[in-house]
Order: sequence, then structure tokens, then C-alpha cells
Amino acid sequence: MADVTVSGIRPGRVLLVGEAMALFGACEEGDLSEVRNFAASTAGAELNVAVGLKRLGQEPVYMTRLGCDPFADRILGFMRANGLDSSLVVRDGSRPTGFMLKSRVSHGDPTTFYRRAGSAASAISPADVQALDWRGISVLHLTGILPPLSETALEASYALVKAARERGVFVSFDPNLRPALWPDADTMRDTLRELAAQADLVLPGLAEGRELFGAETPETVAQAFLDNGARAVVVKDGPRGALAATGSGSCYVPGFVVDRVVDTVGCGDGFAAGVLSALLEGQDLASAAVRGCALGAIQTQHESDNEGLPTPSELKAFTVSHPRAA
Ligand SMILES: O=C(O)C(=O)C[C@H](O)[C@H](O)CO
Repeated sequence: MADVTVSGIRPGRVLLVGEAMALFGACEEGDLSEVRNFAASTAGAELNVAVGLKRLGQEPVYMTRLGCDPFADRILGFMRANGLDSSLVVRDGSRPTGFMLKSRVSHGDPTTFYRRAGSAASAISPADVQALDWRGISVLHLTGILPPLSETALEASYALVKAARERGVFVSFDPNLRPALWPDADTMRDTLRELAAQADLVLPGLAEGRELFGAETPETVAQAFLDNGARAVVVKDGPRGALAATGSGSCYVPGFVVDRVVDTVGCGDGFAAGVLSALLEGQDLASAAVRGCALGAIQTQHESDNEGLPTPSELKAFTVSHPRAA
């Protein structure tokens, strides 16, 4: 097997900063404007990754800003229920907590609608980064959702990467494209390419590679991110699997076969939690990619963005009972 070892990741805690939202998932299929019943839960890419890490035995550090409203109380209750420390959650009574709607579909990706402009999380700023205590943190996991939330959130994203690199903290980056949050496609592409260039590890999907670099295959997407400056890349290739690549080689790992996909939202976050937890346990990048595929596949079996994320025994039960893609 090609050498796909990633160096520079020390044991320690993963820092995540981002927006948590109330999520209303449609209970029946149909246009969001016509659905009558919604089930409430909690969303947010960085929070999803934090939950995934926690369930697998890691101690993530999660920072966000919430309003003083029932959505915020729901999110805090969810964090408590999942054993996540909320001491870095700042309450801001002058701004609302964001929320989103998600449609129910029997195939393809659900439609999402966001109400998050001017939210408490959009006020995340470099001052929040300055206030962070980096002791014990060995990984920063950043997504492409924080930067477009506001000017201050964009500055905070750059400040996070800078602070991490100055401290020798491993930087993991998931492009997580949210075109609706950006002023235009060029700004989105330029900013995300710049942030990805500073990452030790990038976790793009195939479509994100196409959007950011015009690359079409897992191999060309991985090469584009490596040429752009990343030290390692794991390209998510949907149910087929993932390609783990560094400057010294690459390895394609097949995904897990599931009977029926229920909901694709949150799979990428599960994937990130799988990869990072495995790397923190000392596994190589290819084995970490296999765990990423497993968590991604498990997430497709659940409507919630994070409730299906497995404990170690649930993960083991899944991997031994599901065949791998050909
Ligand atoms: O944070 C967002 O933009 C969301 O869409 C919330 C979701 O839980 C998350 O992103 C899924 O990856």
C-alpha cells in the first residue's frame, strides 16, 4: 500500500468553532412551503463533528455564540445530553440563534433553508479567537461555513488558522460549500482555496473539488488540493469510498454498502469525525478514511444531522455487518 501517513498530529483535543442552529426536519415529503409537520433537532457542521468525536471517546472543545431564546436553550440541552462542555458558548441577548428547515426526500439530497443572517454566531470574531485557551488542543477542525457568516467570522477563520499554525496545532479543513452564504462564487472559491492551502489535511467531496478547482476525479481533486498547499487530502467519493492522498502516494478505500439512504445531510461531518478520531488514535490516513466512510454511511441511515453518530461498539457492529463497495 502507498505511504499515506500524516505526520504532525499529536494526541490532544480537537477545537471546533462554528454556528449551531435549531433544525426543523420535515416529517413528510413535499415542498418546504407546504409541509405541515416538522420535527425539531439540532444542527451545525462543527457541532456535528464535535458530537461524532465525543461519541468515539475524544474530548472536543466547541466554541460558538448563541442568542437568549428557546433555540439556544435547545442547543445547550443537546450539548449537555451529549456530554459536551458548554463553557465556551457565549450568550448574546441582542441577536437571535439561527435555524434551518430541511425537507424529507426518498432519493437525492434534501432541500435546506437557512434563517441565520445576523445570528449570534455570525458575531463570532477575532476577539473570540484571542480569548481561547489552546492548552491541550492538538487539532483545529475548520469548515467552510464559518468564513461566510460575516466579516468578523471571516477574520476569525483566518485568525484561527494563524493561531493554530503558530502553536504547531494540526489544521483540518472541510470546504463544506454553502454558496447561499457567500456574496458570489469567485469570493467563495478564492477564500476557500486560501484557507485550504494552509491546512494539514483537507476533506473535500468530489463536487467541492469540481467547484473549487475544476477537477473531476478523486485523483485530480486530491492532486489539486495538494498542489494548492495541503499536506494531506481525503476525497469523499460518496458511497463508492474515499481517496486518501499525501505527497508520497495515495490509496483508494471502498465505502460501505447500505440498503437505503434516508438522509445525506451530516454525512460529511460524520466522515470528518471518523477520520480525525482515527488519526488521533494513531491510525494511518487510509485506515482513517475507512472509518470516515463508515461514519458517513451510518449517517445516511438517520434523518437527524448527528443523532446516528456511533459509539465505538456501534461502529464495530456496523463495520462487521456491512459489505464494502466493489
Ligand atoms: O451549518 C450548516 O450550514 C448546516 O447546513 C447544518 C448541518 O447540520 C451541517 O452543515 C451538515 O453538514
